[in-house]
Amino acid sequence: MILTVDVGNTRIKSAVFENDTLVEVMVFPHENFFGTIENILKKFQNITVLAVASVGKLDVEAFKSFSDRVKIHFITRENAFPFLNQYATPQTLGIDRMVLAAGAVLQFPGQNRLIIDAGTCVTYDFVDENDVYHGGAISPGTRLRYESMHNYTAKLPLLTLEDPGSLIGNSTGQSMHSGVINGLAFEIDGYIDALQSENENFIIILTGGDANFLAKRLKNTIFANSNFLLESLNNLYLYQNRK
Ligand SMILES: Nc1ncnc2c1ncn2[C@@H]1O[C@H](COP(=O)(O)OP(=O)(O)O)[C@@H](O)[C@H]1O
Ligand SMILES: CC(C)(COP(=O)(O)O)[C@@H](O)C(=O)NCCC(=O)O
Ligand SMILES: [K+]
Repeated sequence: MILTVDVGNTRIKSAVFENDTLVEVMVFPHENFFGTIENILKKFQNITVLAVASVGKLDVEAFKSFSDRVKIHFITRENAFPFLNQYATPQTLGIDRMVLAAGAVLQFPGQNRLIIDAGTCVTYDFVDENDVYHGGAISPGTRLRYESMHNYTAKLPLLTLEDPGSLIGNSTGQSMHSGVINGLAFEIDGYIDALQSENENFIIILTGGDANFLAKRLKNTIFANSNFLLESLNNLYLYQNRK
């Protein structure tokens, strides 16, 4: 069994895989990540590998204490990836975006792919049918939008994600919810439409903590898969360790 761990800027997501099959998903905060991983290893005694991707919040040292029990596979830029990287600054490309691009290539061969990850930030990544990675876009995620409006104004309250109800917010709260949620939904739909007018067909993968919430509010029909990064980590581990 493989334990995949995705260390995001907001939360840690992890999943246990038996070959291609996802057995269990666990989401937890950065605090006490150590004890949580230990508990997972206790619960699933057959885990032999820990495959880790981090946006930079934790480094490999943090995982070394588990190395007497399991093999640690830390994803780094120096690993083999199943795409040609044409980002102008490959050394600064997020590891999470590289894992998503790899997962899209491995799960959807021979197609143009757009991966949208609505997490702390919203990332857009485009990999073409020849498996060339081009880059995409980075914008603030829902929580960052709510927090920055509160932090940089005198009057706006700190709100958390809530259905805006309608386009026309009739109160401060409803106006903010409409701005954040409808604003991001329009951004995603607009990005997809603009890319579609420049490119041939491409498949769209929507993932991240806000994927399910946003999918229902998009004009484009997209199936959300909130486990796509974890599945990609599993597939990338298998790819990097193929015989
Ligand atoms: N229990 C939760 N704790 C924090 N964020 C959550 C939770 N449930 C859903 N979310 C949403 O998920 C987003 C963070 O997504 P996530 O994919 O976990 O981010 P990251 O990969 O950057 O850590 C936040 O913007 C928030 O709206
Ligand atoms: C853009 C990100 C902050 C997204 O992180 P996340 O929202 O998934 O936690 C991360 O991919 C990152 O730090 N990227 C480095 C810059 C780049 O990809 O060009
Ligand atoms: K993201």
